[in-house]
Amino acid sequence: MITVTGARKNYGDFAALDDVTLDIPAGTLTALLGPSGSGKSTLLRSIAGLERLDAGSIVIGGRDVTGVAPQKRGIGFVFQHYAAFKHMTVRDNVAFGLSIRKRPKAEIAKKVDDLLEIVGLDGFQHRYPAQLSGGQRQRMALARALAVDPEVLLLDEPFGALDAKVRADLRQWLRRLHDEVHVTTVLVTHDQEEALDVADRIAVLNKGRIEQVGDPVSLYDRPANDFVMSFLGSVARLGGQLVRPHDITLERSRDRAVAADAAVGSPAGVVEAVVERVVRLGFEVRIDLRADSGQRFAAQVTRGQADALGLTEGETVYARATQGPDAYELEPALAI
Ligand SMILES: Nc1ncnc2c1ncn2[C@@H]1O[C@H](COP(=O)(O)OP(=O)(O)OP(=O)(O)O)[C@@H](O)[C@H]1O
Repeated sequence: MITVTGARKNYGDFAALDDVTLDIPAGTLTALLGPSGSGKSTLLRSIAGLERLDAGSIVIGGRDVTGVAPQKRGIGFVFQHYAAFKHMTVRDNVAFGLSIRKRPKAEIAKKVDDLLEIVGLDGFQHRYPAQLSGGQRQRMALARALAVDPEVLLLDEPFGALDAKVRADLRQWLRRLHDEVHVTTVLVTHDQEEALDVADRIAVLNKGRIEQVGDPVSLYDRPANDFVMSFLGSVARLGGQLVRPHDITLERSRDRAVAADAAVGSPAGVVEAVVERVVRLGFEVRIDLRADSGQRFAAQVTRGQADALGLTEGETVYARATQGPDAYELEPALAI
């Protein structure tokens, strides 16, 4: 368990962390998610001891480490750009932390072999970092961070510099690795899909503060406010309410739409709109619409639904939100 309490970090007048309190349960993979500049890296680096807090405390596994040096906190750290020792082989890079701790040679050899197998780099032990792909280098970095049996693994956008396909593969791989190793892991990412895909828990940061903490499903289905809702997926504004594009139902008949809406009791009501574009995205179809108020929004339907509706550009449709008014539990003040 990592407990951050009342953490503050200022750079001049600017509060990079503004009274952050967060529990990270032992054994979880927790993502710190937020836009650029929201304080994710500052929070991670503070947990690592690479930044000194102006106020607040950090407890790891019951031990207050607020004033403890990074190398004595029992953490492993992986950065976006891994600083490998270029003149050392993969094996020596992974063994580094154990060698400086003067572990017996046989123990090091066994541990390094095991780790290279776990990260899928067995057979690569005699290569040099320059002879690895970006994804392989990050996996080597993870093996190196895990070598010293850290209590906590801290990952700062570890796949950020890689292309989308490799990122997605490594994400799956990290999830499997975590299921095997169970080390408490904190992952910084600005990519909501990555967080939803890989994490057990997500803490959403905005302007140095935590907006909401929870598991991916509850954050997506019950965001605490419109920042979280907008950050965790696409949203549309329908009759003054924020809704997910796939929660919008379209009808050709106004009467049918009004009757169905009355049954749900939604205050968003029925919005008359003109179809501007129908975009086929494989299985899903996005329908770009313009409401009679002039507001533009998109609805997302399946191909089957789109075919049944048979909409073409310029047609008038009637849109309503299928989720009831409380579906997203928005703060009343935010449901403008
Ligand atoms: N050493 C520093 N000196 C001054 N300001 C800093 C320093 N480090 C970070 N900041 C500022 O603190 C804020 C938070 O930075 P941080 O790196 O934690 O954000 P982040 O959420 O990780 O963003 P990104 O995804 O862009 O890395 C930013 O506005 C940044 O400019």
